[in-house]
Amino acid sequence: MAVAVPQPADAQKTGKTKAKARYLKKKKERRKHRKADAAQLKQSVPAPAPVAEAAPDSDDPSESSDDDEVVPVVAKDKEPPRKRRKTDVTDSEDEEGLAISSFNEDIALAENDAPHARSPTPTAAFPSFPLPVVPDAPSKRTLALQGLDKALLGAEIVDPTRTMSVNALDADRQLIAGAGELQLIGEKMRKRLRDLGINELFAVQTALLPFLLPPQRHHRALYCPYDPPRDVCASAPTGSGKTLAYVIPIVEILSSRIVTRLRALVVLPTRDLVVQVQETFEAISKGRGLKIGVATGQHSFAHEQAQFVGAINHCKLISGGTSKVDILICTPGRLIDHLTATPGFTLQHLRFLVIDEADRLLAQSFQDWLAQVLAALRPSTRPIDEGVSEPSLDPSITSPTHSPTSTLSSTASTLTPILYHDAVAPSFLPHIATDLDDPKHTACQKLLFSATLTRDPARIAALGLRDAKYFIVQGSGGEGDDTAASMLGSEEFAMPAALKEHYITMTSSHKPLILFYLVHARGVSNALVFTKSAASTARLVTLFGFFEEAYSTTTTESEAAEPKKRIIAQAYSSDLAPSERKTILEKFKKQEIDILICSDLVARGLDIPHVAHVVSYDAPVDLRKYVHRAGRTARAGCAGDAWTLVEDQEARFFKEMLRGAGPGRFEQVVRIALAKLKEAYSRTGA
Ligand SMILES: Nc1ncnc2c1ncn2[C@@H]1O[C@H](COP(=O)(O)OP(=O)(O)OP(=O)(O)O)[C@@H](O)[C@H]1O
Repeated sequence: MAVAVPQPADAQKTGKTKAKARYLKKKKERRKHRKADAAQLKQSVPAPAPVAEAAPDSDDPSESSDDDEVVPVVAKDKEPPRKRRKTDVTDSEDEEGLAISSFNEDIALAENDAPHARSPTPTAAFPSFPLPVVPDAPSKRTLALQGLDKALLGAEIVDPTRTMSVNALDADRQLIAGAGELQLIGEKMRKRLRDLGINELFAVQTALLPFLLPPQRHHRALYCPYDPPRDVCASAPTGSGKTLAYVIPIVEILSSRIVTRLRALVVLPTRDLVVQVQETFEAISKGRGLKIGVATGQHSFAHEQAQFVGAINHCKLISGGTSKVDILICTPGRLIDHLTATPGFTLQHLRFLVIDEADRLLAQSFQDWLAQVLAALRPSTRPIDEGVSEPSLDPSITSPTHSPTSTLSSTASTLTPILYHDAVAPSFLPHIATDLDDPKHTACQKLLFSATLTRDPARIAALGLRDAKYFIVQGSGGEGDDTAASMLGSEEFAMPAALKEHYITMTSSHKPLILFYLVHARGVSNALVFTKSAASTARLVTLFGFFEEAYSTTTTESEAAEPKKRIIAQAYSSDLAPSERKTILEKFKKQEIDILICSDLVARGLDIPHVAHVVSYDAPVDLRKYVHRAGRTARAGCAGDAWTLVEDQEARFFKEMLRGAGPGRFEQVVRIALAKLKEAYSRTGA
């Protein structure tokens, strides 16, 4: 039987010694290599500094024990051991040689760079730092893009000359037929546009329609809680057709609806604009069965409720709200009134929220209207078992943030709600929360429009836009990225291409004369004349009446044969009752009135095609106001003239303002012969 004999202690020792011998041999070889490297380096570097070398605890390899750390040894020069150790700590054994030689190179370079600046203490261990340099000035592009909203940086710049023929849209039928996809706009819409004399889509429409009307059927759905559409901000010059850019897609998408619910809400700053946009919707949606309502406060509250909500007692019981209109056009004030006090009025089914003249509306804090509307759009995130009992499906009841509903909640709690499950928008349905839930979103797509859309990130953030896409219709005015970037960064606004702009400087007392000069010598008629207030409007109309009286009865011999046509001017301001304003506007549209002297009430959005001249009798105080006033003419590609009367003391400010508006487009009218007009003016006794 074999017995395991224990190995003698000597044999164990021998085995260990062999390994140690191998190890020491290798160590010697490494040391040789290092010495050879160091020698080479000495030859290649002219005046090497005393190099920090290893100072191992023991030089002699034979003294190292089995547990010895392998300490790199390069040379035996005097060097503070601490520094050496510090360097060594980071060097792996295999890379020692390389690490040290590159370190030496650093030292050598540093010494070469500054041979005279050597300090008495050894500096060799410190790396050299680059000398401070003046950085290049940031590019124009970098500066322009500072602090801009991320979405704005990805804006699509649309060439104002880009158009799309309505007839050419017939052709896209073949392209997508059979793929389950839809044409950009259907046959009915194309026919309607042609009937209205619209044969070509303008730049803003050409850019927006494909975005708002994607060919895939599911992207045009009325509800898309898991794949909601992106929001849109569009900035395009006045009179460039922004209204149709949202009216056409809304009508196209809503035409597929079966049940009438409030699916599009258009918010505008004034009643006049509400009426104008209502007319556009009615013209475009003719024959589609869509119901359009307005809420401006022109009619009684009860009348409006009956018009677009229906019988109040019934709708109190419907959890998803009720609506007699598909599209509601309103002013923000009246919208908030209905949100807070009309039972059954809900925004949960909204597919579109349009904020036209967005920069003006965003600046209005009236009843905090925007926050209230956004809260009403937000589905409740609370699961069904939290807080509210199941029957109460009305979001107004489930959502604590939805203040409009306090009236309804209290009423509803005393009634037994009828559960119309189909009446609740999918994202508003109460649910049993699970970990697998995908968040549900409202399908509402926000569309913002203005000729002077704000680029202020704070204002934009307040809207809580969803992955917004920007469209800016503006000629870049030059080649290259820098121009486009600086255009994005600056608040420069595009003007209609066919607009001619003039300004005249004068003393304040000459202003009425200059206006008469423009009317009688420069043929300014079919004109809007803007003053700074309703009171100035009334004064100027009276003065103009006196002057016309005197002027039309004055005849020189040459003029006797042909009596002068008397120019009719009328005031249009907030001092007038809505019905009076409507009548005056109608007369102006029929050209029974030549000049409308108005306050800034009609400076925005008003579309009267025959306006050929705009006169800023009182110079506008900011560029936005100027852009909107001037934009009442030269609309839809027609020609037009904008005149600004600038008092001497305002001239500097006005010119500076124009400089901010981009490259000079203005013509300054300098020589005006006022003698004849002065004479007539003196006869008015004014
Ligand atoms: N494709 C088109 N073809 C012909 N006319 C058009 C087209 N699109 C719009 N228009 C007409 O152009 C005029 C100006 O349109 P719209 O009022 O929408 O301009 P806007 O961009 O909203 O101007 P603003 O900024 O002043 O409100 C309207 O009379 C409109 O009917």
